[in-house]
Amino acid sequence: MTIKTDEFRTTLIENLVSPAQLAEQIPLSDDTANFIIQSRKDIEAIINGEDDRLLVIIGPCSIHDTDAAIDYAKQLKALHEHHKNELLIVMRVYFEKPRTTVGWKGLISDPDLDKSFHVAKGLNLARNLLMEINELGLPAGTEFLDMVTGQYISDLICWGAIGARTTESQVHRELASALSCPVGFKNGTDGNIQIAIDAIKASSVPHVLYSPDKSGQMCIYQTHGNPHAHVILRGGKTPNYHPDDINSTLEKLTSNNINAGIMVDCSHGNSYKDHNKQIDVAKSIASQIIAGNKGISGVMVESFLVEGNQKVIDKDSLTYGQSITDACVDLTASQTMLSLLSDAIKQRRN
Ligand SMILES: O=C[C@H](O)[C@H](O)COP(=O)(O)O
Ligand SMILES: C=C(OP(=O)(O)O)C(=O)O
Repeated sequence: MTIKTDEFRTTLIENLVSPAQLAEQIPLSDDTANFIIQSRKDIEAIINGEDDRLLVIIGPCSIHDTDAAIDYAKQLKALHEHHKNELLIVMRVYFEKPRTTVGWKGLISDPDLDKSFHVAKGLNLARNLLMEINELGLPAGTEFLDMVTGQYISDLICWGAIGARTTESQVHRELASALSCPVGFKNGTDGNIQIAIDAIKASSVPHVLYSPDKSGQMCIYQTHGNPHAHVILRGGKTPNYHPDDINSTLEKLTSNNINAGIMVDCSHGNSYKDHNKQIDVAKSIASQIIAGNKGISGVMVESFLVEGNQKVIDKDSLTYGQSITDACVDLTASQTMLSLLSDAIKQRRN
């Protein structure tokens, strides 16, 4: 056989380091491993309703500068400690961006922001950053978008998300059924919540998953099913965080025998992508909690050092600590939001 019929539309760039080789360069200590395992258990207890605190996934829309991310993480760690009796604060550490059409796809794909696609460098930066954040005593959450890169970082992740554009995807549901952390499924970009409920059911049972193992060898895995999946309401064409939306979602979850609280994303469709509107969502969640709602177990906030976002015109003159994807609130606004959510939990307890 000499005539080629495939690989006409690809060019090999380079071989990639294996997940095991990267983990050997950036190893996980037993202390950090124990911290990750305990943080996952704490998150699961909140999602199941055994712990009445609120889970808060907060951080930049995407990581593009690891120095700014660490700077942010150190300041978030102080808030994590301050609110630890009412809130479990997990840093949003997103390395992979799903795009509506095209655009920068995140630090792992293109760490130099210039379409040079130094993926090996991206994976190295991502693993180092996650290690540093965990070592600060701050749990990390991320979106699992790519079917391969998870093997390089999933040991350092305490909570995972499947995004609005992939909740309906069979392979992402299979991936979620294999992940060792709790996973949130977003409703669809059009507002469809049923696909997230279907995804919870699909990911809760075993599947056969094709994936590289840690050595990079392609393997067939039997997954065990993920018992800690939940819905993330992120809005669609219109917001879906108001009491009617929360109550109707809770009814759907109950009728599908799903006993997992709801997470509300203050950003995306719920804020009409206006970062200043995230606080309105947090205020509504706080008043629903004060009114006694126990079905909301988490919130998500897009937050960074500097509010808003910026376009990458010259990668060497970016504003430090400002998002290059969706607009974020700054740390001052974040503190206000965290305080009102924390106060709401205190009031519900009283
Ligand atoms: O959270 C980030 C964005 O909303 C998502 O990646 C889609 O971005 P885009 O519509 O700008 O491509
Ligand atoms: C892409 C994201 O959100 P969504 O999937 O809701 O659009 C995100 O949270 O970064």
